[in-house]
Amino acid sequence: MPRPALPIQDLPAWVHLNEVSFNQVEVASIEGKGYGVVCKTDLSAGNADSNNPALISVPHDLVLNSTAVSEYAKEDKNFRQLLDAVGRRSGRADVLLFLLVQTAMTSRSGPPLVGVSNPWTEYLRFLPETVLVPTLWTEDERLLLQGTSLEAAVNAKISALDAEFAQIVEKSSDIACWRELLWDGGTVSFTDWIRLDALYRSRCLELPVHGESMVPCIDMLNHSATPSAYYDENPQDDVVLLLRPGISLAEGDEITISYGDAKSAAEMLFSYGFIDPRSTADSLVLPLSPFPDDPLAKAKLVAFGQAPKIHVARESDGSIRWRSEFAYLMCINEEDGLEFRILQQTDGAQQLRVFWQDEDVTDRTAGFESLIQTHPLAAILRLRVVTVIQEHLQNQLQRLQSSTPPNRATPLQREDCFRAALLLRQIETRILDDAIKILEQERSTLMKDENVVAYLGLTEATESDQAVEEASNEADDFS
Ligand SMILES: C[S@@+](CC[C@H](N)C(=O)[O-])C[C@H]1O[C@@H](n2cnc3c(N)ncnc32)[C@H](O)[C@@H]1O
Repeated sequence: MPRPALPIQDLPAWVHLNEVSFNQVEVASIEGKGYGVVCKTDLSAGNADSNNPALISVPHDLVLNSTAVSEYAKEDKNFRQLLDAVGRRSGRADVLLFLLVQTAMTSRSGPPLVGVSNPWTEYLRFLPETVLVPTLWTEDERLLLQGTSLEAAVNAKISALDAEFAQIVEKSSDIACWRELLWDGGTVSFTDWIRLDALYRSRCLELPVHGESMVPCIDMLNHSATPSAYYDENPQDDVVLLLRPGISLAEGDEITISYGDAKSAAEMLFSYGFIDPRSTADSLVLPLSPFPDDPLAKAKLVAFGQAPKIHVARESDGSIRWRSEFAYLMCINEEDGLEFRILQQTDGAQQLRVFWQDEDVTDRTAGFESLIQTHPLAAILRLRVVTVIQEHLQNQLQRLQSSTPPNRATPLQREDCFRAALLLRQIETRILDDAIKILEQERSTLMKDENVVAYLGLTEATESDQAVEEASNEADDFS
């Protein structure tokens, strides 16, 4: 449901009312980035952190995280009832539930039927109506992600958000006052939930003391690969924005922070809706599944205990590294010395244990790369893993290349989404190409390993013996 947004010109009044301090800086429109923070005068920082006054200081009681949501719940018994029924599963989900209630409160005209107004009720109305993260892209725009590592990730996220929202609708509908505020008359919808998730992901900060939190006003700072400022918590737990030592800025210059330089292009696009190639790690993460015909597939997945993945990254010296802990477990079998046993515990419960060469390695299922080193067929096992990873990356590259979009965005695709997807596709194509090459080199080297040669020779001999035997059996049958 459309709800009135507040013009950014009203932010100084909110800032004043809530005792946030802005020192020689202001929020302004920044071309291509929405709002940002700019200098109202020339600024320069000394060389030591401690000498630099805070450009923005936000009182700690405005910081929004799961602890703050619990505090709000103490003051509002209706919200406490809702949080007890629906929330307390994760910090993120509690903050989103709190923001959903603020959204519903501002969607109705007149005083809220339920819910207590607080600084966030109004601050939320300064935030953008949309963010360019792919969970908020249209179906036509999401087609641009076909073949990239984000294709499956975005679909999975939308399904997870759908399940979260369905649960909120179901559980809160049992509470009359919340049913009336949230659902009667369609005050909020799934689109609001996706938007709040996007706002949370793109605006939450990792505070040094209080961890993952949303901080009003500090969340107006844009990212740069060469940031001029950083945030911190002072001894009073207030969040402060400080110029980096030695930085000089002129009046009107934008002040920026870093959103991190270890995130891949896919992660940047997923979390913030843009890619800055100067500050992204050249890396890629893909999901991996066990062989569909592996009778031990389910046991392997349970024993591994995490979602199996392939990580590929370019190191600072340009070399490509890959790792996939599950690929080793995926490529070994009973005849190699892998065994699953169900142990009965004293309390009657059953436990799945994993044995490798008769040793219990249940706690080391992510460590098979080193566990196989002492196996007489170590080179063969590594060859299997390298082959699986190479095939997987080749399939991914093929999907990426076979779904290349036309040269320009269609009328149903926003230009920014088109450009971001194209950049992601270029980055991922390059890294997949390079990774496939180094896997091929390793495969060729392994194929020359004397143990591999002997093993493959033996396998071929056995197979041709079997073929001769089968042929003679067939001949027997014919006769
Ligand atoms: C924490 S908010 C920053 C304030 C935001 N620009 C606004 O208008 O409210 C993060 C969002 O700002 C935008 N943004 C930040 N840095 C950017 C950059 N370097 N290039 C493009 N967009 C950027 C992205 O939309 C991102 O999701």
